[in-house]
Amino acid sequence: MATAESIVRADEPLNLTFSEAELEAHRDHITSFIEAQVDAAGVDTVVMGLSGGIDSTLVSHLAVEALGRDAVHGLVMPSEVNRADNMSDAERVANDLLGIEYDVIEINPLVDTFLDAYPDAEGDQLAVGNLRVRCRAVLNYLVGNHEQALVLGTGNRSEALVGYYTKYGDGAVDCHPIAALYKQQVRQLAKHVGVPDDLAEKTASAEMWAGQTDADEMGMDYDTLDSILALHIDGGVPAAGTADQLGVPLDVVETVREMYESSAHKRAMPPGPDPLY
Ligand SMILES: Nc1ncnc2c1ncn2[C@@H]1O[C@H](COP(=O)(O)OP(=O)(O)OC[C@H]2O[C@@H]([n+]3cccc(C(=O)O)c3)[C@H](O)[C@@H]2O)[C@@H](O)[C@H]1O
Ligand SMILES: Nc1ncnc2c1ncn2[C@@H]1O[C@H](COP(=O)(O)OP(=O)(O)OP(=O)(O)O)[C@@H](O)[C@H]1O
Ligand SMILES: [Mg+2]
Repeated sequence: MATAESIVRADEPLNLTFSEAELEAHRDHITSFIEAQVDAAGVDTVVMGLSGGIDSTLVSHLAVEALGRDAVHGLVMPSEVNRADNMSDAERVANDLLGIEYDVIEINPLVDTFLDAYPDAEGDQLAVGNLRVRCRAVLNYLVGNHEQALVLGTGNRSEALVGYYTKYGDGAVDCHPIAALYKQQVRQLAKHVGVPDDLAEKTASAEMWAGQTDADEMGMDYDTLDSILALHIDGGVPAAGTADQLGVPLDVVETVREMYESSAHKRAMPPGPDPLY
C-alpha cells in the first residue's frame, strides 16, 4: 500500500479528455446503449448501487437520461466503513440531482452473518472488504429479480484493464455502460452532463475498508494509470518508451502490465474443459 507521499504521478501524463462534440457523442452512445440493453432484455427498469462516487453518479445520471427517472431504482448500501459524507452524497444524487426512487439498506448485519458462519476470515481486510462488495451484489439482484429490472454496473476501462474490482462483487452486473471510458474521461463526461464539480472531482475510493483510496492501493494516481493503459496496454507502445514519454519509472509501467495480465481471468467467462467428444 502506497502512502500519500509515495503515490506515483507521471511528470507528463496524457490528456485523454474529449472535445465538446466527442462528449456529446459519448453521451448519446451510452444512453442508446442503456436503452438497447433494457429493450433487448424485455424489461423497463434498472437498479444500481449508489455510492456517492463518480462512477455510479455518472451511470445513474445517464440512466435517467436514457430511461426517465421513474425507471431507475437506486440502492444506497452503507457499511460500518463507509464515510457518512459519501453516503449522504449518494442520497443527494438520488434525491436532489435525479429525483429517483431509492432505498438505504445497511449491510453490516449481512456481513456479520457471513463472518459468524465463517469466523476464520475475521480480520482479513481484503476478504472482508470483498464480502462487503458481494453483499451489495446480492441485494442488487434481489431487487432486480423482484422488479424485473436489469442491474447496471459502473465499471470503467481503467478498472477493467487492471482488474481493480471484486470478481462477482461490483463485477456482478448485467452491463457496464461506462466500460469504454478511462477514469479521466468519466470525470469529464460527468461534468459535461451537469454533475456538480465536488462529486466529479472526488477522490476515488472503493470504501472496502476505512480510509481506503484507489490511488493508495494501486500506488499511482488515475492520470498516471490511465496514461500507461492508453499508451502501453491499449496503444502497444513498448514499456521503456512509455516510461520515457510519461516520465514514470519503468517498474511502474511493468507493474501495470502485470496487473493487466494477472487479471485476465476477471475479463473472461469461467473456463471449463472442451467437450471430450
Ligand atoms: N488466474 C486466475 N484464474 C482464475 N481465477 C483466479 C485467478 N487468480 C485469482 N482468481 C480468483 O479471483 C479471486 C480474487 O479476485 P477478487 O475476489 O476480485 O479479489 P482481489 O482481486 O484480490 O481483490 C479485489 C481488488 O479490487 C479492488 N476493488 C474491489 C471492489 C471495488 C473497487 C472499486 O474501485 O470500487 C476496487 C480491491 O480494493 C482489491 O484491490 C481469487 O480468490 C480466485 O478465486
Ligand atoms: N456504499 C455503497 N452503496 C451502494 N453502492 C455501492 C456502495 N459502494 C460501492 N457501490 C457500488 O459499487 C460500485 C463500484 O464502486 P467504485 O468505488 O468503483 O465506484 P464509485 O464509488 O461510483 O466511484 P469512485 O471509483 O470514484 O469511488 C459503485 O459505483 C456502486 O455502484
Ligand atoms: Mg467509490
